[in-house]
Amino acid sequence: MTKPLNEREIVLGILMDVTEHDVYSHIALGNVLSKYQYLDKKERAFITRVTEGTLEHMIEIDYILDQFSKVKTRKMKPVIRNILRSAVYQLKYMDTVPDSAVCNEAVKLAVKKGFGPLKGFVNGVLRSTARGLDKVEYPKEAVKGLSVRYSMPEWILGKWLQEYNIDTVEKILADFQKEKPVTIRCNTSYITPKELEERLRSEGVTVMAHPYLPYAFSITGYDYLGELSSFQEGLFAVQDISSMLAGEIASPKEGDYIIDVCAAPGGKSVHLADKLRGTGHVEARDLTEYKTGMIQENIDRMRMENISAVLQDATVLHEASVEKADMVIADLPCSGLGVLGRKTDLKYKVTKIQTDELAALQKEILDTVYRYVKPGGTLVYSTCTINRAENIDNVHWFLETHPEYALNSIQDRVCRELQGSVQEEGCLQLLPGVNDSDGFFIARFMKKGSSS
Ligand SMILES: C[S@@+](CC[C@H](N)C(=O)[O-])C[C@H]1O[C@@H](n2cnc3c(N)ncnc32)[C@H](O)[C@@H]1O
Repeated sequence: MTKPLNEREIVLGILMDVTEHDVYSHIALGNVLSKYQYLDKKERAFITRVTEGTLEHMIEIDYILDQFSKVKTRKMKPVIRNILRSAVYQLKYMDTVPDSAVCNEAVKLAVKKGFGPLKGFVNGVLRSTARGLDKVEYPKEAVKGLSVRYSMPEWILGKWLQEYNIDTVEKILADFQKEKPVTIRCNTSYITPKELEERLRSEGVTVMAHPYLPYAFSITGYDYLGELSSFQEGLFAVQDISSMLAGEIASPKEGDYIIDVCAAPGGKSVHLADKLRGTGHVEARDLTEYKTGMIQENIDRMRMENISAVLQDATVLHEASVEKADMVIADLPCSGLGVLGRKTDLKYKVTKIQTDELAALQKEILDTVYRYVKPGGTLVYSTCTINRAENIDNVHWFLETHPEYALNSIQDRVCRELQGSVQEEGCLQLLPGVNDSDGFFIARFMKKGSSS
């Protein structure tokens, strides 16, 4: 019996959605994997790898194609362009697939999609590419060269090169292309880190302690996380170490009332509820019911009781919250330039205008929610970006606009390995490739005065 769709056709469908219809790759891929459940593990792995790899290396792939095709990639028909892209990814990055199979399958797919007259073109371009791949010369000019080698848009590189030296930028770029283990946070309200480690090992998972926090682990060797009983029982949360560090730097006192103004899906809120050890309360707010629903699911799975999910727009002042919170967490919407390694297509979608607009939105939210902090209370600001305008520049703006706040030293709240990444005593800028984490920024402010 022939299968209704083969893996390469499925990959093409996802690439079309992502590149032509602005769908995010993790959504397109997730939809496909749940729709075609009849596929076996190997086929699913092939679809995931070719889709993510093609998107990850797309600038480089287009550059390679342009060396071998008279019609430049930007002028090709979208279906043909995407068939060729995924084929070049397989030729360059997948030794297990023979070149002849890559070319033949691409030609068959072009014909199946109604492009029979172009089968000679597809075959010719791919066979020349397969023969000449090792001899492709990359651009000599620094920015263009980095852009092609690491498939990073030039405007992002230009921005980073103004803010970091070229060695650091190259470390960041190389780190984005590395595969990384999943990191998890132990739910210490229900299990100790040592017990969790043993439990995971008994479920066949490979567990490694993370150097930055005693309750964080890197895990590999499992098939589907959701099937682990330890996950279903809420004994751990999947979270990058950088997000856990936001909770660690916040480190509330037992009994504190915390407002997390942009909380979905609830990673940091639930961590803070765990840190309160069943005391106090975390109000986890977000903009839509869909988002508060995500927070609630997280609360339920992690079995936390001192936390609630609340619908509230962070740009609108909530009068009843003024000077009520011991701590406000502002983990704000941002450009995400620190997590480009996890969100392969974000780098092609985010624009300079959007990053500027996000820096303005962050100011607007901070300028609203700072009012909720009690005198003597704490405000923690964080983003998952490495863009200065959204990070340290916003800190300076905030301190100038709100002189009743000062940065609060975080040096005794982060481990020895991270001391070099502390800025101005109260901020932490994490960089992929420099630190063992995503790119992330955290600032801790104290409001002057006394809470009593
Ligand atoms: C970086 S994410 C928060 C991640 C979360 N703190 C965690 O650790 O799981 C930013 C969140 O801000 C929310 N958001 C964006 N605009 C908002 C607004 N005006 N008011 C409240 N939430 C908003 C988004 O829905 C998104 O969930």
